[in-house]
Amino acid sequence: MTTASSEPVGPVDSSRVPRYAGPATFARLPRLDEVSRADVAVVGVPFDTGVSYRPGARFGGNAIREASRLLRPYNPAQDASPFALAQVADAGDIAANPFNINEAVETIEASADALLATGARLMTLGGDHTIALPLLRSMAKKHGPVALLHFDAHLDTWDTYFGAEYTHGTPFRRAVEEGILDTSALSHVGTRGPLYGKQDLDDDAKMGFGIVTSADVMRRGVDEVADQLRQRIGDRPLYISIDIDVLDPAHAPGTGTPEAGGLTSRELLEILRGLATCNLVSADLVEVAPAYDHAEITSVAASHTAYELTTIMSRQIAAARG
Ligand SMILES: N=C(N)NCCCC(=O)O
Ligand SMILES: [Zn+2]
Ligand SMILES: [Zn+2]
Repeated sequence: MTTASSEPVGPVDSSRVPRYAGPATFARLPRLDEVSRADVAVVGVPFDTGVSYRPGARFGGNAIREASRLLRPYNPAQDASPFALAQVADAGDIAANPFNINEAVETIEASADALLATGARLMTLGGDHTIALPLLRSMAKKHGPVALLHFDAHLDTWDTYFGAEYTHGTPFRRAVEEGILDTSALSHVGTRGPLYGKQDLDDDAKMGFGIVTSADVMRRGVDEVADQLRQRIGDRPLYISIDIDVLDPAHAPGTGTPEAGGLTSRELLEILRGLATCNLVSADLVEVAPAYDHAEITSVAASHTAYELTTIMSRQIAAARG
């Protein structure tokens, strides 16, 4: 147990207990119930009832935890030891109803509310992209409408699928309709692939989104892209939602709706590092579907992505503490 004034409890020491031993928490960090509170709560949402194609993202969170055993305590890219700067803990999984999407969405929102009420920022491991809507609802209750940076091959601003409003292709249209996003700072990054029609892009632009396509990242480079995004976001409270299919299927085969021509994991990690000064209030990482993965390619990329995001949050928590 620790108290608010004591040093953060870090990962299990891999020089004493082999990193492949014992149950997997994210980065071998303590469970939330082993510490008094967390500054950053890593929480799983094993829910994939909202998918339009291959299922299996319900197993994503645990696959990322398993792949995160090899993360080490010091992050040289950000010159920070994220788990020493702040208490990061694994809050386990939100138990969302797999047979009732509306109820699952309510459960996810209420569980996020409860974690945010403790003062924690969230690093959520999905689950399919449906879960971003209840998470954003919860963010807006705490922070007001938030800026959104959405890394994804897809727009996820479609209207309905088979008449269903809550799906993994529709969370951000619902969020704009509900007024929970700051429409002056909405960006998709990594967009590519076939759409249903040109209207998809017109609708998306009307909602206020800017688009940095996957090809833009290749042509402009990661530094220029990160600069542009930082300028758009300013000091607004920022939520980052990362669909692992933003990566090329070569870098993330384990996902439900893969699209050719995506970012490399190096590009994604570098763009995130370029956003380290933004006011990142919480983040999610979704659509890891381990049944289609090979040699943990996807879950390793996802674990490193979550590591950069938790590093950004820990640095800001430490800086705010002074
Ligand atoms: N959010 C993800 N991964 N995919 C959305 C794809 C929606 C569609 O099948 O049109
Ligand atoms: Zn996607
Ligand atoms: Zn998505």
